[in-house]
Amino acid sequence: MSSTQPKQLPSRHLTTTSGDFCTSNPPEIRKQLRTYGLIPPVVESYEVQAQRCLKLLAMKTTPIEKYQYLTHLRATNVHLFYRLLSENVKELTPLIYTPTVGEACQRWSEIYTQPEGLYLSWHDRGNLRNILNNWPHDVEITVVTDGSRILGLGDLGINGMGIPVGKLALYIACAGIRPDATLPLTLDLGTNNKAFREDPLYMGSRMPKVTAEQEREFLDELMEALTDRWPGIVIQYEDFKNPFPALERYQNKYTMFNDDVQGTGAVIVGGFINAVKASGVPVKDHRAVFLGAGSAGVGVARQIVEFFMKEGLTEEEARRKFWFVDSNGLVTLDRGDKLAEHKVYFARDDNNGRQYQSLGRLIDFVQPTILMGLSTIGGAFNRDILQKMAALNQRPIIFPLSNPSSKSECTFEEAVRYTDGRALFASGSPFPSLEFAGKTLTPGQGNNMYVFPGIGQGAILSKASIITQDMIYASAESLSTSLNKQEVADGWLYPDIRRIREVSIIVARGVIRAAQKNGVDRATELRDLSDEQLDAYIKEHMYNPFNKRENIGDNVAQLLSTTNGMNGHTNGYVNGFVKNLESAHL
Ligand SMILES: NC(=O)C1=CN([C@@H]2O[C@H](COP(=O)(O)OP(=O)(O)OC[C@H]3O[C@@H](n4cnc5c(N)ncnc54)[C@H](O)[C@@H]3O)[C@@H](O)[C@H]2O)C=CC1
Ligand SMILES: CC(=O)C(=O)O
Ligand SMILES: [Mg+2]
Repeated sequence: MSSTQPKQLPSRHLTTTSGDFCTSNPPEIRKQLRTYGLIPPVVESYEVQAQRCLKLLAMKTTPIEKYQYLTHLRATNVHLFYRLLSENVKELTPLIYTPTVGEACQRWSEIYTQPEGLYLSWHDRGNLRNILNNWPHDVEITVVTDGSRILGLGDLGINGMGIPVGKLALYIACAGIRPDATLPLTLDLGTNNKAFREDPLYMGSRMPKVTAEQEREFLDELMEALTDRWPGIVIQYEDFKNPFPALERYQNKYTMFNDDVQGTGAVIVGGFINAVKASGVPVKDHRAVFLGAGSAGVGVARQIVEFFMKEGLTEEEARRKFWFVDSNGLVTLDRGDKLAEHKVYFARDDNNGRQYQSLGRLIDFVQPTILMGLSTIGGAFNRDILQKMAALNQRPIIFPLSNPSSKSECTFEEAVRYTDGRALFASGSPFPSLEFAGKTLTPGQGNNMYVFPGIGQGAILSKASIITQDMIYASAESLSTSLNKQEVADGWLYPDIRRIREVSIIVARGVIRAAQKNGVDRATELRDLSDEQLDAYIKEHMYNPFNKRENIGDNVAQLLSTTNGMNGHTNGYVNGFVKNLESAHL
């Protein structure tokens, strides 16, 4: 190959950067890509590449430096990044997702180096459809946020982009959505974070957040534009602050779901089914206190109501098993403030005029078997609270679910210590295993990452027209059945995160079956498949960074699209490459 022209670099290094400079590319490919000589001479195996990546990662001293390194790796060699992530999911997830993504979002504008998603601003309204044309790929799924409630960290404006980026990385690694089929999307609708508005480095609009009514108009346009540009796209809402009308408004019209309400509800029900079994207490005797009555808290309780009803309770009996505490105390009908609409369903009317402000006093009154935290108040389950739960129950169910770790209502160590190791525990962010009374105890991670990848993949493969409540509930039930014998024997509530790809197949299968039952599947040919055949179908359609074809796919696509003399007549040649490379060491 001779050419005087320099290699034309792809203009769009977004989520699918090819790895043109990958050290595993053999000389033939390097010549075709005109990267020959630009990469050190050795042709490396994945194992050697991974060894270097892990060494480099270990050299970074803070979580945010590790986050930045992994971001760089994803941007420069997407398949290597996802292979590394898939093989080290337990170790790397906390670095690209909660808790580290929390700090990354707080500092997004400060540490920004490259584009990773799409931003749409308030002043772009009326023109959203055109802007979507700038995204260079065919999208199957998007995660969208307006940044107004990022984890438990409050309004972070466009700095919230870390969340769609992180969630979609998990979609790719955990459920095998193709990297180039994902769109991280952040709405720049102003922010009520005054410190950000005054920060010269802040990269969003410096105006207060638009009104709920204005946001609704914007979202109406966005939903139309997204489905017009990519018919069949699955749209996941993430980290929007209440009041939040979008789920009710769009769920029967678009293929969409709200992860914080529905995904969280499903993941907690999934672990909760196992916790109830392990507690030995019959369903009818459970009582739940929830600290936090926001979109996540109420979303979780709503789905537990559904579980209780499947176990034989009436809706009224199930509803009355919940006591909610928000920033004004116990949620009651006679509290004197105007309750947000989503809280009314669970508001108590049997408090005899007493308003409980303190969680401790409410626990004495209710004598709960279950304590859930979705309050954003780190440390709220203190020693006193945990000891009360231990005194009331042989196996108290304690789920501090707020993220990131700094906002967790208690740590695993505290829960173990103050309940004598008897707590049935799951937290939103990960905590390490620990030794207690001669045994290794492993905490559950009640995080929606166990279900949203399977919900999304199930919706994509079944070509669901909408995402029904049955599909969401199916993800919870499927998750609860996904533990293997050893995990069950060890008393785990959730499966080992290292098996997340297997778990996502089980979740996706449940979601597809529910879509079929509800008649919202457009891929009706999947109805005839047995469960084994359906699992095989899902697996076959998952992006697999271990697959050699994936590793060369982008390079070949580059060859086909390159403008320097190779177009058109090179197909046979390139296909020959593919064949040769099947046996090459990549
Ligand atoms: N584990 C998981 O998978 C998930 C965890 N979450 C976490 O749940 C938390 C809440 O999320 P959302 O419900 O969406 O937020 P939200 O803002 O809608 O609700 C927060 C709730 O906490 C209450 N609260 C605030 N201060 C309080 C106090 N001092 N005492 C009692 N209650 C208080 C508020 O009144 C409100 O009801 C966040 O930290 C988020 O990271 C959310 C979704 C998924
Ligand atoms: C996990 C999640 O979605 C949240 O904390 O908001
Ligand atoms: Mg969320």
